[in-house]
Amino acid sequence: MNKTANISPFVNEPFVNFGLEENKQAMEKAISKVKSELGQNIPLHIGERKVFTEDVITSVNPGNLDEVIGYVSKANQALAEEAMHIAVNTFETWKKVSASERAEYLFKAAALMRERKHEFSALMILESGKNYAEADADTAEAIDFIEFYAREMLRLEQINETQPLTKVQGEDNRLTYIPLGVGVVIPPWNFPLAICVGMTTAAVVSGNTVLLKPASTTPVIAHKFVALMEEVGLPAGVINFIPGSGAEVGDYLTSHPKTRFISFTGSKEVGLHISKLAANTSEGQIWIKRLIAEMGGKDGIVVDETAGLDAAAQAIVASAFGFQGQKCSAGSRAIIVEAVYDEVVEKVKELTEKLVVGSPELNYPAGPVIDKGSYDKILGYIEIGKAEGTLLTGGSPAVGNGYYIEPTVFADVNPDARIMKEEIFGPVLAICKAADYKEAIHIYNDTEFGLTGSYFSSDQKRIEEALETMHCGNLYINRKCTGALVGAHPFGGFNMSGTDSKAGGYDYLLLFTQAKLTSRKL
Ligand SMILES: NC(=O)c1ccc[n+]([C@@H]2O[C@H](COP(=O)([O-])OP(=O)(O)OC[C@H]3O[C@@H](n4cnc5c(N)ncnc54)[C@H](O)[C@@H]3O)[C@@H](O)[C@H]2O)c1
Ligand SMILES: N[C@@H](CCC=O)C(=O)O
Repeated sequence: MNKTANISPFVNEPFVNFGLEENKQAMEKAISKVKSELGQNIPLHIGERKVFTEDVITSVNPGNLDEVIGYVSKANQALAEEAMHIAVNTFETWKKVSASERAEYLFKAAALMRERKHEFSALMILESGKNYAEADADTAEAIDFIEFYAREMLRLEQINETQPLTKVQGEDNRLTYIPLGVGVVIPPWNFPLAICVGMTTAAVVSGNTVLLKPASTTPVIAHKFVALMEEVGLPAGVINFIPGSGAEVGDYLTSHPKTRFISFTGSKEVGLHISKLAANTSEGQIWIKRLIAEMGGKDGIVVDETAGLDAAAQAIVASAFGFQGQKCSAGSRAIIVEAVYDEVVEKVKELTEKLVVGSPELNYPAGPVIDKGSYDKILGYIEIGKAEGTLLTGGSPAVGNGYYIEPTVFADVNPDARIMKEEIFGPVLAICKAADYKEAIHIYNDTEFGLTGSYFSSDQKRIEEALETMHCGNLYINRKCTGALVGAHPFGGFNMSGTDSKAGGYDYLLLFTQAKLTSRKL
């Protein structure tokens, strides 16, 4: 039977146009509603148990440090162990639930999230400092991931039934993708809904149970998603919500013998640390842990002299400063050929200076960075940049009761400079001059990362060359290097950017399964 017959084809959730007054007002209303509910105590979810702990994570609005978003209970190792026990037991029943039933929970969740999309976005505006469009894009991507992975599970189920194997007379041979077991899901804070939702739903719809350890700066929005899954009736114990310290709970779970897989998205440093822990075997462990690790980037845009220079400058600014440069895909480097260098640099400076810094709640284009640690680190890099390039604009903290920093552009930066090599993860752009397009591509490739890149040109031959030689997981031509769409631009990077898992792509669910061959003598 074709189980996908009644399901409409996947389409991306449209973005909301906040240029329309009614949409702007709808978001303002959602922000007011969410604000009236802030400051609650949020429990761990361990199976059916809601556990409130004395030790809590206090989530604070990075754009208004006087506003507490919520007090989130914090797991210790004993609670993490209890959650592991529940997840192991629940796996025994969840793995037997049919793929279509598992997908049905996701379809319900997507519908409910769509109904309440402004509420989800409003919470992100307050908890992570996104402006309206960035928060809306995050919610849209979360809905996309849920819809996409639900359909993908149904497709995988069909593949299970129809996998083409070489025919052998007298044998019935089948290859079936079955779930792995208990997974530890560790998302970052910068797409606090979309990435958390995507990683979790992919694991769960594939038949696994999970321990979700959200990022400590954005646990309230993660909990809103967990509560939604509970509301649609997902059985208790399938998603266990266990916020906690990376060093304590994170290390404990990634080293745990019952952990079958780890799905991590975050920095290179933490990713490599987890990779080491996951490679060790603990007493009683009977498998090699599977690790899916999506990590940082030092992404860049190359512009040659045949490019549309206005479009290139707009893309450079959008890629560098969208969500204050706090995207793994952020175009924190621009490499421009000499012939058009001055012109593009001037345009980039002008556009950057139009980005007014202010409260995300009031929808300013440039908001705060996530926390004090990031704020100090970024300002540190700005000081390094002052010695490594020409400060064109920005370069200082910005006014406001939060972690506000001016969008900052450095020109004439040497390819070997630290601000051309290291991920800053903030509103800092380094611009470098190249003699010609070949040298520009060479500079682009001279990095340990390999996540996103763009090439701006109108020369078809050079575009072909760039498509072949620019080494990254997501390469774009004549457009910005951020904003991958689920289904259209499967996302993941090369080298130190991670395991190239291609989230939102047609291979992704295979990472959460193992293939079992059965051969029956007829
Ligand atoms: N490649 C991608 O798809 C992608 C997407 C988004 C973000 N990122 C990267 O994520 C980084 C920003 O996110 P971040 O600051 O949350 O990253 P991070 O590495 O500091 O944290 C990521 C997650 O790991 C957890 N963690 C920290 N120490 C841990 C430990 N010892 N054991 C287990 N978990 C631990 C954190 O609590 C968080 O949930 C940037 O480097 C960015 O490029 C990559
Ligand atoms: N997928 C997002 C980036 C995710 C990481 O931060 C993009 O394409 O801009």
